[in-house]
Amino acid sequence: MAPIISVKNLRKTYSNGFTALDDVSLDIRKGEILALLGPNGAGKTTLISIICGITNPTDGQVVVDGFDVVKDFRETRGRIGLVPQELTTDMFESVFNTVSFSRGLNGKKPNPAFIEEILSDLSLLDKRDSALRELSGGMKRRVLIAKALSHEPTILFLDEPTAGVDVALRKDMWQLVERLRQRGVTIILTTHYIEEAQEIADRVGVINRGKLLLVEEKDALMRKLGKKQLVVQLTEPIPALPASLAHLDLDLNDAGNELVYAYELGSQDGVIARVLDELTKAGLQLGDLSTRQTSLEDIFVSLIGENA
Ligand SMILES: Nc1ncnc2c1ncn2[C@@H]1O[C@H](COP(=O)(O)OP(=O)(O)OP(=O)(O)O)[C@@H](O)[C@H]1O
Repeated sequence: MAPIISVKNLRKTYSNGFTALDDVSLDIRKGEILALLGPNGAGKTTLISIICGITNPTDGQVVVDGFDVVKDFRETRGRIGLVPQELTTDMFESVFNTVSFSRGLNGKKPNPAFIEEILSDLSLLDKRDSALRELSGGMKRRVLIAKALSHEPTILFLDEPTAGVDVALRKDMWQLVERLRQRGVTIILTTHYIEEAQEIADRVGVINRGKLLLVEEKDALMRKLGKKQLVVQLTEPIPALPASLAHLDLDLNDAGNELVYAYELGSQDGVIARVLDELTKAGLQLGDLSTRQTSLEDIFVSLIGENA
């Protein structure tokens, strides 16, 4: 299937000479949820702004549903909803009018029933006549999403959708994203919460210093780069690792009472039994055992570290 968004060799150098995107190429599949991860200043917002036609690229091309984002701006913009980080609308306007106005701005005929449906989906219907300034931060965030959905886009960009919101609203947002995906909307989100990507994304892209380091299926990434750790408490502390265990990838803590053995997620069965057997043969007194798995966060931190 042809990608819904195709980004080719994109470069953005701002007027001050700073290169925020350096040869970024990326295909986004119809109906997927793609999470873009990256530290502050990595270039995520710049990439989104170019795809949404807000910023022009210095070089390269973006095609959305067969249309060029620069040459066919109206075609591409009509297909895209963008949820920015902050609300910049008239704070005295009502929720309903704000969302309705957004629809009009995107060239769609008024459709009060549709706007009410969006407000209802976002639990904003009882606030339809409230002025924006009367809303809580979480509700304002929902209005941003309502505005972005007002012209029935098939692609939705969410820039840091849950930054600074409480846990309950974050979970609500995740459910909403899932419902939109079920309706066939393609969703691209940027996030600092790696847990968020781990929870809802199909694929994960990592950007650092203007370069796209990787784009992968989340599950494949976890399998490929994820590691497991076996943690063994020693009932009798030891001053150093016995020489007979030097061939194993073992870490002894400073107190000499905890050993950590790291192994690949795809390791053959029996690896733990073999290691425990060697530890016992080396005369160690084993106490509690536990295993833990590296998270997407560990993988992200080590990727960014390697490319710092
Ligand atoms: N108009 C501009 N002129 C010059 N430099 C800019 C401009 N806009 C952004 N930059 C720089 O480009 C880099 C990328 O910024 P961008 O906002 O795309 O990053 P980001 O990944 O979205 O970061 P954050 O997570 O902090 O939002 C930053 O170093 C930023 O300072």
